[in-house]
Amino acid sequence: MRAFGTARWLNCHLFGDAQKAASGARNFQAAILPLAFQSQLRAFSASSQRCSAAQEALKKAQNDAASLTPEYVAANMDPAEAQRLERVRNIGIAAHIDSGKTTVTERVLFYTGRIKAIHEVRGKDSVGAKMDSMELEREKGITIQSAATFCDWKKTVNGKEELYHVNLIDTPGHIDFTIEVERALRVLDGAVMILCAVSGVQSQTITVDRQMKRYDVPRISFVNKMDRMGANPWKAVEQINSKLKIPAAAIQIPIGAEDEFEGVVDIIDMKAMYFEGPRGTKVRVTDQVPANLQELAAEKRQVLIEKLADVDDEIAELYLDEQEPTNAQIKAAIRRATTALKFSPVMMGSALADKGIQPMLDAVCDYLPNPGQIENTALDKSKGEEMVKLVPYNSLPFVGLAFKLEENNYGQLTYIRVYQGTLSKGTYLYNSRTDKKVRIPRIVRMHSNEMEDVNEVGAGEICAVFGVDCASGDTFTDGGLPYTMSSMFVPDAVMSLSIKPKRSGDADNFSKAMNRFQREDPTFRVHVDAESEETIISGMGELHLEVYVERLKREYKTECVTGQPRVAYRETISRRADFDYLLKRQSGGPGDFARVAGYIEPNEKPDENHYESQVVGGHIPDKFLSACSKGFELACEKGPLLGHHVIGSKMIINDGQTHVTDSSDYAFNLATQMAFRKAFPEAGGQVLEPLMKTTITAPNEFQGNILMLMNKRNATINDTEIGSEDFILTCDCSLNAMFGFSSQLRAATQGKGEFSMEFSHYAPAPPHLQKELIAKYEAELDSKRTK
Ligand SMILES: Nc1nc2c(ncn2[C@@H]2O[C@H](COP(=O)(O)OP(=O)(O)OP(=O)(O)O)[C@@H](O)[C@H]2O)c(=O)[nH]1
Repeated sequence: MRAFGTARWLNCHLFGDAQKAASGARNFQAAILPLAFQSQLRAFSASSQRCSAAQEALKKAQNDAASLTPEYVAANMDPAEAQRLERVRNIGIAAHIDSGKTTVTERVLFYTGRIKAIHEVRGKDSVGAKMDSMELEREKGITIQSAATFCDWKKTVNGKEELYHVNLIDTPGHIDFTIEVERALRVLDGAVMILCAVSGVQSQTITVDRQMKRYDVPRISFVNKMDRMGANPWKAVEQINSKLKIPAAAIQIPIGAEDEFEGVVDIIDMKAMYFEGPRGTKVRVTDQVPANLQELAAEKRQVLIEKLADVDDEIAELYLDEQEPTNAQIKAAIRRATTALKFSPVMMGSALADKGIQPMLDAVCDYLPNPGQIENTALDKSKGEEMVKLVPYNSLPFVGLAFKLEENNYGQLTYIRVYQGTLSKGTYLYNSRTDKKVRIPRIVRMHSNEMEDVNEVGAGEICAVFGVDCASGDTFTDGGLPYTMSSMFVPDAVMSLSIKPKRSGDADNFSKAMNRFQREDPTFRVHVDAESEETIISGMGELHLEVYVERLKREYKTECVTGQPRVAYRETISRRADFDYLLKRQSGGPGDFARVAGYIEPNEKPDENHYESQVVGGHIPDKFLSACSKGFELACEKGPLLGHHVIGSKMIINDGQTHVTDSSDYAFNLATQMAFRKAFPEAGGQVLEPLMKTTITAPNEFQGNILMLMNKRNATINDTEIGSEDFILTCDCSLNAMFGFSSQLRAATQGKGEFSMEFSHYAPAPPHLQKELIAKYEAELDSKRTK
């Protein structure tokens, strides 16, 4: 980063944009340059031998880039930038389905003045929550798309107000929309993990926990629904520790519970908080902790200090010296440990009853990191695999990530997280994947489905731009930096459906919709099957595909017919088999001749295929070897058993033969494909099916029913955990056996059971299923041949 910041400065200087160069250099020097290098630049400015000095300075900057550690940046931070960043938070709200994410967000928007009235999810006023803007979301009462918004929170510190700018993303809880959670977490600096006070850690909580860990997202926890019967925040705190393995401790205790839930006691400052006035807008804070809670407050404060002593050196030292840390020391330790992913402070409340949200917002500002405290890196394409650090300074060259695309009534909207530099309206940016230059005609800040125009957005912020053609996950720079940011994890599709519009007149709308959905959602894929010529859509599960079929109907007035859901099988081999294949065809004119010999065997990496040539003595010239490699790729794309992808295979070609006139790329490509297909059965070719990690939660009385359901499906039960009311069963089950499971679960549990399913791994399908599938595939091929 530093190298190119310098490069830009040098460019400005060399090409005569003196004013820009001067200010760029000033900012840049003040911001991050080591002293030695600053003097080098000063010397350089004075020098008349521009070219050689420029080269030297560039070289030095490049060599120095490694020393740009977060500590260095923090120590040398421009105070104005540091102050600006400290007032910015980019946070996400993630949790199990129905924990109350949308309800919490609605309160956040209300208390920060972004909305004037609160509307409930599935509320009687039929308006629906602000963040569930899609008609389908409001109807089903679930969040499908993540929605971005921003708000300003006035935090009162010692009677003085401090204004924080919070960018917030409400994410869906259902696993089928997991990509929405993934892309939100990729660009956020912190998260609020919401748990239900009755259910504690649930199946989807475990999934979002895994995602937060994947992207190193620090979090605070909020135990919601304290007004519900059976609410018990301590169960949730214990489960965050035991199930999610995150050291966590409450920083509040509840005043009452269930319908007597009144407020919370802040056990750091030892103050009681009551939420009064219309919709709990007035927070009454008092030093009088209710007498019956004083002992519990002191006990839980001690638990908090002990937990912090486990994860924070400063508190550990005080603890060992038997000294009581001050409130400020406790707060500073919570922030350090939370930012370092070693701890999660737990708060509690009831969003529906308008209690506990304001202190949660304070905690977002107090304990979650600002954009300057997170290390973000990019790949420097000019240096191979070298990673460079990005620094969220407005004055540096621009680097941003397009993390989400969305089409609305005004056109194509691209959400961008600005990692470095400033994004200004009317400027040009480069897409580092396509190397195309794009103009940024309009920048907006999103507020669910509404927007506000802005002229400029600073480093560390999130915004959306119009009229930029790109794909989800593209990196944009100001042109000088050959950077690309690592993209997010996109899971493989596990299910597909054939689909076509009912009326041929809808074909146009149908293809428009397919294009849009694909661009917006990397887990939704569309292809046309070469043989059947059917359009196939694939995605993360039944609900995922169902939602798109429904959106086609509602948003594009295109009703569709869909086929049976299909599983994405894979094919693989289990042992080595040698081959020696000769392709020799003579049909009048020039013939085809190619001989390839070698072996296939299982690859060390079971998800990937590998091709290698070990041909010596030029028996197959290089020009034909690349055709062999292509042939292997093609053979893996359409496996010999079912026509599904082959994974985990390795092909080595070590000998062959050519013919002076009849050998060609075509002949070697085809011979390799044929050789692979012929050797496949001998190499123990088999069909793999996706196994799903399935978690089922239901009241204890249904345990027998559920076990029977899962046994019928040949599930491998990994764990059963019996709680006071509910039990949780975790198992691996083939996707094939899970079709229609939701209705059967409903029937078996009187609608009280719920489940979540996530792809786990591929495993050999049972032999009878393999036989059945292969026979069906062959029959299909035969019928096509006879047609
Ligand atoms: N009793 C009670 N109910 C709540 C509370 N918060 C939310 N709910 C209810 O729980 C249900 C789910 O709330 P949502 O806000 O849609 O939950 P969500 O986590 O956004 O749901 P998904 O987006 O579908 O995952 C709604 O019926 C809410 O009214 C609470 O504090 N107490």
